[in-house]
Amino acid sequence: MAANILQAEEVSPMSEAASTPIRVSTPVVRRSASDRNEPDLAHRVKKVSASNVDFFYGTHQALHGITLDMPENCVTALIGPSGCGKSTFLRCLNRMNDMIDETVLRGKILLDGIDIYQRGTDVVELRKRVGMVFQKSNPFPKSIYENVAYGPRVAGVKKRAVLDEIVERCLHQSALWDEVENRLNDSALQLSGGQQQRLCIARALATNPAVLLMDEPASALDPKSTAAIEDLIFELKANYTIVIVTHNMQQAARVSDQTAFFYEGHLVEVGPTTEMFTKPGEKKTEDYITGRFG
Ligand SMILES: Nc1ncnc2c1ncn2[C@@H]1O[C@H](COP(=O)(O)OP(=O)(O)OP(=O)(O)O)[C@@H](O)[C@H]1O
Repeated sequence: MAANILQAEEVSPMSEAASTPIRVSTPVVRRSASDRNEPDLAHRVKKVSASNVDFFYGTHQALHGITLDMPENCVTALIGPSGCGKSTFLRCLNRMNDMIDETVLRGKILLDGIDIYQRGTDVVELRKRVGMVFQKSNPFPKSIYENVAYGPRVAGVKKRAVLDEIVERCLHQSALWDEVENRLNDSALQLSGGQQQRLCIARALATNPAVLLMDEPASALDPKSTAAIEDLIFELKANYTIVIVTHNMQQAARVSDQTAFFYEGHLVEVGPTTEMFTKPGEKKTEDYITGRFG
């Protein structure tokens, strides 16, 4: 059966198939973009490159030999069932997992060709270049203005005119300016959930990142706010490289250029999104995107 999530209704997990152990086949299926009308991802600059990444929480190995290039100015979607390692992998990309005790990463992750795990890496600087937006919006209990100005202030920007410019630019970029320009001093906590999430995106943009990591950024939002976030992701990729974790197959199909399917800590398949959702190379990918298991 040909998988076609682009037209499919929202998929639902099928518990019968989920109970069947599924073996992960190797090697990872890698697809050539030359025979289809997709951006030629293979020839884009590799903004972020993971090679042979293993990751351990104590003795538990959560990632097994992940090798994945994330092309510049593209959206890479990470999909797969709960617990397959999507968020773990995402957090490896800006060393957020360093904050968890007894974790070990093996392998390499390059940002602009430089190993972010090499000795001497300034992790604070890294996280400015690789910003993160979480599933649940987490604005600071401060004004809308101060939420966006926070990063630049910590980085030493003091001049009000410079901060004003950054705040306005980032709120424009996150498509929130028109809704908040007259209430910049109101508490961020007075915003709706969708507005708070766009504010968190503005806050991430304020440190001038090159890469934006998004961990299910719309999963707590209503359809209208979700659509606003998806439109925003489309706009932002002109200037940023985006990696997004999503459980929503239609969202992955709508917003991403490249999709990577994870299963039990392995990367099963990666390819241009249209191809992955219409002609996946692996049965397991097809089973997942058509909802045979969740
Ligand atoms: N802080 C942690 N300490 C120990 N184990 C963890 C931790 N975070 C995640 N894990 C384990 O690592 C594995 C991968 O988890 P991860 O959260 O990356 O999966 P996921 O694909 O993002 O799942 P979900 O879609 O449910 O968010 C799981 O077995 C999980 O239990």
